[in-house]
Amino acid sequence: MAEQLTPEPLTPEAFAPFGSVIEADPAAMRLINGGNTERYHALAEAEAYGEGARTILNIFRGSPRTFPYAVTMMERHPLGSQSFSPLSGGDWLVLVAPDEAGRPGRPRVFRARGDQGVNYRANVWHHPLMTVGKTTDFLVVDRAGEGSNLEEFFYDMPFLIAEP
Ligand SMILES: NC(=O)N[C@@H](O)C(=O)O
Ligand code: NI
Repeated sequence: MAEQLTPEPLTPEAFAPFGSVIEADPAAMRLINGGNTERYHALAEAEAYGEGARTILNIFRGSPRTFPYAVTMMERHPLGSQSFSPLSGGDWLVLVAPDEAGRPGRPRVFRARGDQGVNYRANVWHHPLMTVGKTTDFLVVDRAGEGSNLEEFFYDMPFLIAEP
């Protein structure tokens, strides 16, 4: 019987071991443009390592996952961070796992709101994009350059997310 995973709310504190939450945090706000604009400053930092490394901006158009969903694998990017910020609203799921001697441990599932993004620090185990309910566009900031920036791990036994 696959072990069940239960989504928990995404908060900066809970997500801290894995990276940053990208949201309009009042503590990060400063007024700019003569008071016309609220700047939520330095919510996360992009990392790009290795030969020819550069930070790029992409759009990922994620189709909704179906549930119950079996989590069979996790991945990580050793040479750079990767951020996801929804462009068209809607809740979505963020799956991460601690590193345990070079393999991912038990995944944690966070339910993110449509006004929340995340930045996975380099080499943090996560599941590929998990969109919920409708096809959603995400702004993705990650690393391009030489070398392999994708490591995948497949669990012996899947974990199950009954519903998002
Ligand atoms: N492969 C790719 O660019 N996407 C994954 O890294 C992901 O985290 O969705
Ligand atoms: Ni990724």
